[in-house]
Amino acid sequence: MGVTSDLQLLWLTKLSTGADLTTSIVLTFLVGLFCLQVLAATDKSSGYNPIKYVQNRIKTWQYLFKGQKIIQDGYEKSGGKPYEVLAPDNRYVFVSDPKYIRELDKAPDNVLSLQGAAKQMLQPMYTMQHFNWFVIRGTEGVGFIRALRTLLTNNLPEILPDLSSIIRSRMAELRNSHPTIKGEKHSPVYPMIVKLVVLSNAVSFFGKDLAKNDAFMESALEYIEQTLICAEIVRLLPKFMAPIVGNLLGARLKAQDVIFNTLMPIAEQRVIEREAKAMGQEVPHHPDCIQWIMDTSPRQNPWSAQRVVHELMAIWFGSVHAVSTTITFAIHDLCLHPEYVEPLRNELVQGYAEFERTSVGLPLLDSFIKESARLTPVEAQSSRRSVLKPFTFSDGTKLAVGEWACTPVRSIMQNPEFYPSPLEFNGFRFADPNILGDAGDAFKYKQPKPSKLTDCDNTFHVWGTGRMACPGRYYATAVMKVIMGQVILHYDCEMVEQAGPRFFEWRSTILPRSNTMIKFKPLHA
Ligand code: HEM
Repeated sequence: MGVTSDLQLLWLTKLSTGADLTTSIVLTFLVGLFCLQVLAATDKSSGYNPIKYVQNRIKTWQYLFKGQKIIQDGYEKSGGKPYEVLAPDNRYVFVSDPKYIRELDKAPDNVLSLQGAAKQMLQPMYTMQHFNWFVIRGTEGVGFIRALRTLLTNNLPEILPDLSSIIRSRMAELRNSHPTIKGEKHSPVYPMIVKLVVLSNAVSFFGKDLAKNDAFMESALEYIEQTLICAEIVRLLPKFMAPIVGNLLGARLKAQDVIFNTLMPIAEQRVIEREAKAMGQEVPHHPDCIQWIMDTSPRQNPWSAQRVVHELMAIWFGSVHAVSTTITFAIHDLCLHPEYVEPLRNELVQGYAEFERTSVGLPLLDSFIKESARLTPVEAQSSRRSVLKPFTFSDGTKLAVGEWACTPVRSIMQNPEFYPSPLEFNGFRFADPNILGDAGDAFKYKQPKPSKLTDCDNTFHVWGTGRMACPGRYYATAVMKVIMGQVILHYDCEMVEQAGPRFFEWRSTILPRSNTMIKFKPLHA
């Protein structure tokens, strides 16, 4: 379910590349979906006014294109009270005051549901081999939290040294494959980073052997895009059409078949080993996610191979998308603020080996990535909970079944009350000023107290909220440091068009443009 949270539209990435034909197709398609929604309106009761209805629908469809602004405007007007935002497919109630955030976090799992929101965003019935997950948290255990939060995190020191060299050489290969213009390589940074994150996750979750399986790796990459396209189409369809079109589309998404069919025999073998172990036999040790998910499934009712693979597919989705977008924006920021390169490189030269051994450290890089995520968060909406039973906040704001409660993460993180000079990029604002020593004079660090990228509190919701905060954040942070570390240690970076548009908006999401080019100039020829 992962980063579910962040449901973005890679299909519209195509738009961001400015492909005219794709633009027309997508727009025609959206107009078609809009008309379908209008035609499917069944409320023809006495007060039904078709003109008013169309006007209201147009208003809600604006959310698709101006979601960020609509959320921000609502935040500014709300005075800290819950406020509503209408999207074509749902009503969202945003809460920003810690009091209401606590109410959201404390609501019983059968009333407000993260899994329910994730299900609506990802439509796993069509995108994940008919995975029809339970919306009530814990119905099948929450072992995956320990698998990711503890076991994957604890294994980081085992994999980081290998990961660093794998990323270093793959990045050099990718860069070499990019076009040379006036003697310099121009690299499309976002697609390149997605490839590196897919590789990192494949190595970390499934081991080096599977990462060498070309068909699997290709599908693991395509799967993200295909899931988003399919899920978004299904979300925008009138409800009665969703199963028909969803099943038709799902049948055409070949990436999910390849992933499922590759992981299934491995999971089946692990089930055999689990049974052998239960009978006291010696079985091989597998330090990977397949095993951890299996080992942390409920003891009374251990998961089948298929259930394990379904869970892995959901985690896979969550683990690639937000990590690659966050790194891409951090690299953009490195190009836009080159004064940070020297102190970051110095820190890496001195501290990278220790980071590989321990998976923690590099506080300046930590702060730099956090600042980038604060100013360009992939999502403006966080901590989503779908309403399973009618819910009322203490101020009287009501939510009906199916609607969502959530937080305006971007608005909170750019509020001057919590972040001095909130719109200014201040890469070391979260670092302990003592670390910078004399060099600190060149940078303004302004947060009242230092904090880490993995910290979650009421002013930093990138990882969500309270008891359901992202369990993959320690792993995600380590991978971001590996990729950023390899970039800074081995290249100078320059954006080809510093002033060009860098991202594309859809709903509450921003996506880096695929055609933003960066010159990665090797430091050591
Ligand atoms: C920059 C990267 C990431 C971001 C921004 C992110 C963000 C989030 C957010 C906002 C949530 C929802 C929390 C809530 O609603 O309170 C979440 C949940 C989750 N994330 Fe992440 N995530 C990231 C990376 C990862 C990775 C790499 C993994 C897996 C290794 C992962 C696995 C999960 C899982 C399994 C959940 C569901 C937790 C639950 O049900 O309790 N995430 N994440």
